[in-house]
Amino acid sequence: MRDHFPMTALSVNINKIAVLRNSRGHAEPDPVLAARVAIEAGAQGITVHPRPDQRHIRVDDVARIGAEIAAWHVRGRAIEYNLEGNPFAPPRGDYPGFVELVRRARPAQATLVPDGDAQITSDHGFDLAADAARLAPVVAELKSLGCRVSLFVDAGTDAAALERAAAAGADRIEIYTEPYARAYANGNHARELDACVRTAQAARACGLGANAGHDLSQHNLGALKRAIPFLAEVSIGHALIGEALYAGLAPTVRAYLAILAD
Ligand SMILES: CC(=O)[C@@H](O)[C@H](O)COP(=O)(O)O
Ligand SMILES: NCC(=O)COP(=O)(O)O
Repeated sequence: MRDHFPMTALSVNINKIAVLRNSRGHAEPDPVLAARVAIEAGAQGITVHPRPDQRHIRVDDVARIGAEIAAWHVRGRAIEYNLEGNPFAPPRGDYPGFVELVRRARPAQATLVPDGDAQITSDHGFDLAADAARLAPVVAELKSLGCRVSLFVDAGTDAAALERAAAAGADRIEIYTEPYARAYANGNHARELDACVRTAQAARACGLGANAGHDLSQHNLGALKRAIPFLAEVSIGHALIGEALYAGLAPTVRAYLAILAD
């Protein structure tokens, strides 16, 4: 008989709504309204990745989205706020640093990503052999703020490295799924999917929860979910928002939820 796991949570990343808004210098489309529509459609979480250059999600967005999510808590919906960022990136302008943003917003989860502003997007996970020691105090501070802490790692990250993540105090890892998504699009994803599965299984063996994200879509999500039925959360933005331009945000969110419920 197949093991039964809690349904994998869908956390909608709304960075790209802010990209569109910022392109005209107005207030529309508003990421807060996008978050509301996604939640109304059934999304269990909202993810944002405020970067020091504030190319999309801005410091004030973080607070406004947090207030929107808090309002859902009052109405009985335990929506999770997932804040992503590089805790080692220095403050810049009114960007106060990732830990300070977390201190202000008090999200359910902080996902630490080793990004730099020279990157067009996140493109790698932590080198836990090199980074675990300096991550430990940051993880402790974030947990003292009431956050679950997840570390962004490459698929294929092995048990020894994941033990370091657990020793650093992390609660979960998030598997970087771009290589899997790219291989899926090329019609030959077995090796990359296996790397995701092995890392998720090794994380579970270390007592870490397993999230996944980056370039997941309606095309490639089902195979990942079937291969890793115990995934705690997938955070999906770029493809989902792009698909929503054609099909609408609420129907698109519902389509992802149907894949995860299958
Ligand atoms: C960490 C990750 O893989 C994504 O959440 C990333 O935040 C996407 O960032 P952009 O939306 O800036 O491409
Ligand atoms: N952590 C992944 C995320 O939040 C969204 O990534 P993407 O779907 O925009 O590539």
